[in-house]
Amino acid sequence: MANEEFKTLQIVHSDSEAGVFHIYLNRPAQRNSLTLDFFSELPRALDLLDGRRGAAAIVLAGRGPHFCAGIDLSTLAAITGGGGRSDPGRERERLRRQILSLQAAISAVERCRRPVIAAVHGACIGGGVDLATACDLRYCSEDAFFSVKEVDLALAADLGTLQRLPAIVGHGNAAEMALTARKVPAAEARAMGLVSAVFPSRQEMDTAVMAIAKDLAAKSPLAVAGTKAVLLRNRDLTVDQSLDYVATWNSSMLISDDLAEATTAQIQKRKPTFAKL
Ligand SMILES: CC/C=C\C=C\CC(=O)SCCNC(=O)CCNC(=O)[C@H](O)C(C)(C)COP(=O)(O)OP(=O)(O)OC[C@H]1O[C@@H](n2cnc3c(N)ncnc32)[C@H](O)[C@@H]1OP(=O)(O)O
Repeated sequence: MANEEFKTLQIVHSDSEAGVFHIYLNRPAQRNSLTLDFFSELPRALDLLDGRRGAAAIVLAGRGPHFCAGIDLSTLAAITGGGGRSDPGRERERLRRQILSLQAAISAVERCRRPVIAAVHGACIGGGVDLATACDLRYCSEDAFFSVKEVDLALAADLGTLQRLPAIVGHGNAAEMALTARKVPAAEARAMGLVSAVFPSRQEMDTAVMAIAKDLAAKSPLAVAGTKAVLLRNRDLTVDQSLDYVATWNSSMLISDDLAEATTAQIQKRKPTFAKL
């Protein structure tokens, strides 16, 4: 894996047989706070794995004591500090494009065909919550906490949390988290559905998440990609529109070897094997 090209990330091929990859946020001394390098590297890393035949599941985790401390504060100052344009109209247009580009980097997690699992330990703050909520599945260790911190920095969160969090935890919980910026501990995050499980230690989380990733990776890659795509599209559609969408999706994807293999394996009481995607 060409890790030399990344300053803020590390990609690890954690199980070559199963096709599980980890993407680690890799600025532990700065608590994995997010710089402009991160925002250009994340979409590249995801594109790399999306296009890699046999990559079947991705775990997003953090090196060091925390998952992510949110945006790097000097990056935030640079972004908002003015781009040297004297015309306020041009300056605001620059800032708008910059915010859209940061949003696109986080949304790359959703655009990736492969399922992306967030494994959160320690702090998950601000931009870290943007990132975790864009993932398909979220797990954490007992030491984790989540804070939608932006309001305390005089910002409305603008990289996806306010759009995605309500669908995950409900409007009331999302509003409470975003307006108070309080630290939500792991057990409470589990109770509101922000994470699917809490593990006693980081090591136990890593082991369990790896098992979940391998399990996903053993399923039909077409079915997994289809389920991810339909769930995401569904968020913005009515029930009727989404049923129409999944009918169209399946009318093209059902004509696959995977369906025959899955049903035959079921009948023969054996594990199915699917061609890589
Ligand atoms: C256009 C806008 C787009 C996006 C906007 C996003 C908004 C946000 O993300 S809001 C959230 C911003 N983040 C924060 O407010 C978190 C600040 N950090 C902390 O609260 C703590 O550092 C911690 C994450 C809880 C970790 O605590 P601890 O383990 O005790 O480490 P520290 O000693 O505090 O920090 C070590 C080292 O890391 C530096 N650092 C930590 N967070 C950031 C950060 N967000 N940006 C830049 N640097 C950070 C900290 O300064 C220390 O550096 P030293 O050089 O070692 O002193």
